[in-house]
Amino acid sequence: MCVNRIRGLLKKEDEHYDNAVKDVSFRMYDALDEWEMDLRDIYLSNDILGTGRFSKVWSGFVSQKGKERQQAAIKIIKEFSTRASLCNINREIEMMKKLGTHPNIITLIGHCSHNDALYVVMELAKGGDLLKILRSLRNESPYVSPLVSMYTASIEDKMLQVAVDVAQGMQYLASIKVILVNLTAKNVLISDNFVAKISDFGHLRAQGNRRSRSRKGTVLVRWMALESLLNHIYSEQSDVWSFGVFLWEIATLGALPYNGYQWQQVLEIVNGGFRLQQPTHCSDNIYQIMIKCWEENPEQRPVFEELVQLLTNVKNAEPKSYIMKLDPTDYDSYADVETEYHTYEEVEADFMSDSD
Ligand SMILES: Nc1ncnc2c1ncn2[C@@H]1O[C@H](COP(=O)(O)OP(=O)(O)OP(=O)(O)O)[C@@H](O)[C@H]1O
Ligand SMILES: [Mg+2]
Repeated sequence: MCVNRIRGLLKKEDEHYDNAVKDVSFRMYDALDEWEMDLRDIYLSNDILGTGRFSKVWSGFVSQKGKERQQAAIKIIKEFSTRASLCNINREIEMMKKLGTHPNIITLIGHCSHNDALYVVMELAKGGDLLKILRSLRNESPYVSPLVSMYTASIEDKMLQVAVDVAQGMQYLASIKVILVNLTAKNVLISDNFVAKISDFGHLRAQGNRRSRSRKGTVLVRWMALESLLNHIYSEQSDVWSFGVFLWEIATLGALPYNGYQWQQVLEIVNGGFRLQQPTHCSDNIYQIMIKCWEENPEQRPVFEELVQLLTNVKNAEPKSYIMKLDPTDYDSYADVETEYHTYEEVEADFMSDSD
């Protein structure tokens, strides 16, 4: 993506985004790189898959000359008003190009800009995000994913497999020396055969990079490792901390970590040694894995390779262990769900994570 082209997008507002959505029949520029797509090859359905801070995501398909027609998720960027949000999207596209393919990572198909909209075309994960699925399993939720209904009989096993899938995706990212930074249940998507795939690469960074500038930003304080919050240190080991919080989200059917605490208090209590408590229906051995992920000393945390092994062993062992267990008579035992779906928090100065 050429910087000059996106620079023009910086001041634009939502109305352009809406127009661009209606206009899908216009040919744009000649291809700049192998990823750049022709807008006429992108087809949107009426289905909105999800809404993010900067985007809406539609289901659809791409039909390119000489290639097979392919189902896709099309992310259209709506928020052009801040430089930070645009940097984030630009970074996401550039990072996705470098990621290669892995069964547990959402793959980039291509991208395209037209008028004032930016389109990111990705592999489609029909089941949507895991947080929505987890919360749908609570009985008071009006939404139950059809995909989950198909698997309800063994949903406990499926969720353990989801944990293994995500650990494998993270092991792959660690092997190519990238750090995800924002691993949460909302950024894990589920395919139609219930394979978990990591998405949302806007915060990705290369191993070893430290933040050099301070400015205000939004980060996932509740998922971030202590050393990232205190000293801006990011590594595979800080992603391992987030992975522990991700396991806790599965175990609580999508509760907000440290619910009831402001982000400043979260930092204070975690720094003081407090850790998320063992969820009611989660087996001891799985909670022990979470606790290891939250060791204060990053060196004492497991690496993703070990986590894949540990979780696979737990999954195959008898008697069965549970990361979560549906108990229709006891939904009260799941922690309260914060109604706010988004979990990013405005954080002053030093905790900004999306610039190197
Ligand atoms: N490839 C995909 N397949 C299916 N659904 C998707 C896909 N990508 C995104 N979504 C849906 O759209 C939502 C928003 O996408 P995404 O997280 O990438 O946007 P965002 O602008 O980065 O948002 P945020 O910063 O709030 O996470 C996801 O939570 C998910 O529900
Ligand atoms: Mg997201």
